Amino acid sequence: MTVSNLPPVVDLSNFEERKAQITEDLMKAATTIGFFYIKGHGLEPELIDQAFATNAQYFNQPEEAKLKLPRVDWGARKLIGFERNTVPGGSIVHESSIQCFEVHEKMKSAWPDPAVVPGYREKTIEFMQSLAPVVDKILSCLALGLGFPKDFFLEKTNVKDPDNHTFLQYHKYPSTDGLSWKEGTNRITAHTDESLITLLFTSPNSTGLELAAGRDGKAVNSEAGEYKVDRWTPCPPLPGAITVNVGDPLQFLSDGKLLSNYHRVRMPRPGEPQDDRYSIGYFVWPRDYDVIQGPLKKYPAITMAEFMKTKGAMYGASFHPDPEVYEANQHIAFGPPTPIAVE
Ligand SMILES: O=C(O)CCC(=O)C(=O)O
Ligand SMILES: [Fe+2]
Repeated sequence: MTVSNLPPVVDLSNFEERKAQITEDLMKAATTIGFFYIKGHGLEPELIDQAFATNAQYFNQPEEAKLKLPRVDWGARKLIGFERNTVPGGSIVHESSIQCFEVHEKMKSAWPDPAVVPGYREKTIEFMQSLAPVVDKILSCLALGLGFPKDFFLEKTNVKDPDNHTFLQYHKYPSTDGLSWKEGTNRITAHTDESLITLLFTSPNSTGLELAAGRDGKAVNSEAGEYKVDRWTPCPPLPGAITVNVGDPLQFLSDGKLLSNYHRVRMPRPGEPQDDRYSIGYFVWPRDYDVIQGPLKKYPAITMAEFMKTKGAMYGASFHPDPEVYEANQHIAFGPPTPIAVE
């Protein structure tokens, strides 16, 4: 038997009839490595292609046009718009690191000029709306799997709620052709997500996304293979599938059962594609006022807004799965969340 270290694949097809099996599969993935691929999600491949085309169309505008809609404060999440070289929780690591454009469905202005990027708003909203039912399936199963009411997570993420904060982030990692960089450089440094879950799409053949399971210091053995805290496991795109990961609030709300693990995007190695890399992340976000504490009170009773302010302080410096990365990113503290006192 070939042991693969890829995250497990969970098939959502025939959802109603297979719900018990799907719940078991999702729970197994979310409680061991916190990453999984979703197939049988019902999204038309054309819709995903269209999202990538929209993404490329936007980023391929001249830099000046993109800078007209810079990242700005908007609501409590505080960020929408265009940013070059940095991502939230990430760091400037390389001139050719990453460009990002973030949108919220209910945003009234701040959309790219339709004369320059036709249909961007409509196509983006169509894409986001098509992801919501996939999220519903995943989050309702995880709630049931934990013994919570079906809507335990979903009531925090209802996209119709005016306080909903879920957003889409388009990424472009510009071509690295002809560039050189220090070994160990990342395009996104090791981080955990602040979303409940993230649905991620990466351009075919792209390399670089890697995860480090075992955030709490334990090696993990799953049916798919062994994941170790000190080892980065590649998480390449699986054609047709959505890559999903658990984020911090889901770990907190589940009292540590569902794991928000570290991941990073490293620079391509020699022989790997050096062309533009695109990815699209759908960040399913609790409302600002949601208290992200589980029934067993393993983590502090803080709201999502408080968590966003204190995330840095909650992380100790004990976790450094890759010493080189750790060295290169000293200003970001890694580590498992530890309780802090919040007034
Ligand atoms: O682009 C990717 O493959 C991963 C992006 C990511 O981890 C993030 O935006 O949080
Ligand atoms: Fe991430």
